[in-house]
Amino acid sequence: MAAQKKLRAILTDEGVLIKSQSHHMFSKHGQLRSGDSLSLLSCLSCLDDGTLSSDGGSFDEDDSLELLPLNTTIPFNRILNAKYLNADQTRANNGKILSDLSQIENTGSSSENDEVENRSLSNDKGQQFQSSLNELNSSSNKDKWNSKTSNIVPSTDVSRDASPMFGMRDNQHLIELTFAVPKGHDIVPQKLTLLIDHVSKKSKTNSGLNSSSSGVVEEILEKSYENSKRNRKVLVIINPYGGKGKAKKLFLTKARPILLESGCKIEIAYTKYARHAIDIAKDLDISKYDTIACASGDGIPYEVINGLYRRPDRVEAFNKLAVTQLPCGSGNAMSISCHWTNNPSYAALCLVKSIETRIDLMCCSQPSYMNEWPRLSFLSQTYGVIAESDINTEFIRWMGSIRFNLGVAFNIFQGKKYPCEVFVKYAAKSKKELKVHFLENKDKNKGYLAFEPNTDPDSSLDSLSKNDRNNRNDELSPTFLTEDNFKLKYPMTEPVPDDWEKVDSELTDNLTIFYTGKMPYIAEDTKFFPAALPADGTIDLIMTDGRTSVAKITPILLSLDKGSHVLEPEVVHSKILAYKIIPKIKSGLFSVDGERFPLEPLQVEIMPMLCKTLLKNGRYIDTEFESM
Ligand SMILES: Nc1ncnc2c1ncn2[C@@H]1O[C@H](COP(=O)(O)OP(=O)(O)OP(=O)(O)O)[C@@H](O)[C@H]1O
Repeated sequence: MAAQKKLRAILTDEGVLIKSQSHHMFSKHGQLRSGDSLSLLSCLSCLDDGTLSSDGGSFDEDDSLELLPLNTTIPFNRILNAKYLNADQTRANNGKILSDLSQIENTGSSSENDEVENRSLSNDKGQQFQSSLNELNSSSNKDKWNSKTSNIVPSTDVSRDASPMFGMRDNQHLIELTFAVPKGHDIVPQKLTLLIDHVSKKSKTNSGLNSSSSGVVEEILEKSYENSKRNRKVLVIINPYGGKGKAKKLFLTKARPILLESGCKIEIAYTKYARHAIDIAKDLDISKYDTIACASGDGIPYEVINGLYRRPDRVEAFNKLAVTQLPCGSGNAMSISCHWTNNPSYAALCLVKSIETRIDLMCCSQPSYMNEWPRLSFLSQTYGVIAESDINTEFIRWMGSIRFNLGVAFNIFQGKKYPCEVFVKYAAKSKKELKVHFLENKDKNKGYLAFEPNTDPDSSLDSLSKNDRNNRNDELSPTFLTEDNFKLKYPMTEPVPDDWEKVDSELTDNLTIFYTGKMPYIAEDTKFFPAALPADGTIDLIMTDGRTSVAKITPILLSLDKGSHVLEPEVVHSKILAYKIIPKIKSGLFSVDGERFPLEPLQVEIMPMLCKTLLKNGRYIDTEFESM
């Protein structure tokens, strides 16, 4: 690796703070010299997290390499890995550190459909790093940087200091830090060698008592993975046909480098036929993984969840595995809602940093399959204009997500109606009640699963109070689910219960859109369920009336990206626990999580906190519903 870039650094509450660097880091022209290294680091300051902008529009990934003065911090949330270098390894003062390091070593074999990934990226990463540096050196920003840093006092030559033999002090540690930096629209891993001045703190055990002192590497990793699980064992399921045939390349080039550098152990399975992911999930060895990452659209997570559901040991499977998405398909609602991004590299960073959270699922029954297996749905069910548009625009698949909106608009302006009967068990019927429910539940994510070994009692969380978190962990033990959680409260074989309300037939005879969902985004620019919450025990219901004039429906359609359509008086918006819909049309379909379902009565109920997934900050993307 060309990176003889040994910077002096210290740990702060926010990250690793670069204090100074050796004078001549690179001898060759065009390579890093004093000061230039910081122009690379400076890009961290503008490292946006790939989160969708609040209006649900384009990503805000500013990759400009604006220069910063010294004292640049590499934030913990960008740090992927840290390890001791050279003689410092011998200074690691407990066996745990060494065992952590040895876990990062890769072992395993590969086969056509089951590839164990090599996590050593040293050579090509080194080249990547160098090319990044060369880019930086040629940027116009260089002069700006040099003028700002002309007063740097060169530090001692740290390569000489790197070993105790050469006078490295006891409180100094030579480490290699790997962190994510922006490159184009993506993020990529980069490495730096740092000489860290650090006095080891006393580490805290799970019981909260101080025990042996922890090393600097362990401290960095603890803070970098606070509340998240390190070294995940991930089964990546790739739909090679997903994302207009680009899913495999997207995963391999954008997501995999981040996962590997973060110490994840990866196996890859490719889907070979439609619905193959159901079989993969049904038959996989759950002891080998903690995460199933679907490098696909929303179709594969749907299949994985349903494959797990059909296992005889489904309780153990849902207790153990988190199901997540790396957005490589044409519809990536799960990643947009959970990782707050539609970009596979940012989603990979989110995967390794996010908080395991239990989310509600919905269980769907229809006569043609209810005696076999009901179907679990994580995203939505729809009937009417949107179902027809979502499915019947498959033929223009090459257009990506835009096909969805075109289809909706086309059908709505045709004035199509989809008569039906609807029965609902309400949780919050009126918009006022819904708002109250939302405000009461938005910060109470009951499914939040913090990792005790990585929690620091002194740290604060932006989403939940420490008390909430601790109580939650007591409730949500690793054996949280039992077979009872899978039992239906309202089997379709029984009559509609008395406490369900029949929706006014004035509306349902003229219905245009019937849409129920659990995640805020249903497509990249469609914030259809802005009040959806991960584990509030309710489903969001939205309905529209076909008698609404074009003049009124147009602004509703145009506000789908902002989510403010739910405020329009013509749009019904409720929180519900269960429903039954009986279509009255002769031909058509339901769409469940984007999959075609038969035109038959459909009964759905909430299945609270059935599925573990990974949520950025333990919550869905902010929809700004609160301030609407
Ligand atoms: N090898 C395969 N051959 C045919 N179909 C497949 C294969 N692998 C997966 N599928 C099917 O492709 C469908 C879509 O998968 P996915 O959601 O990953 O892709 P997508 O690009 O988002 O597509 P969509 O446009 O349907 O959202 C799923 O129903 C899945 O069963």
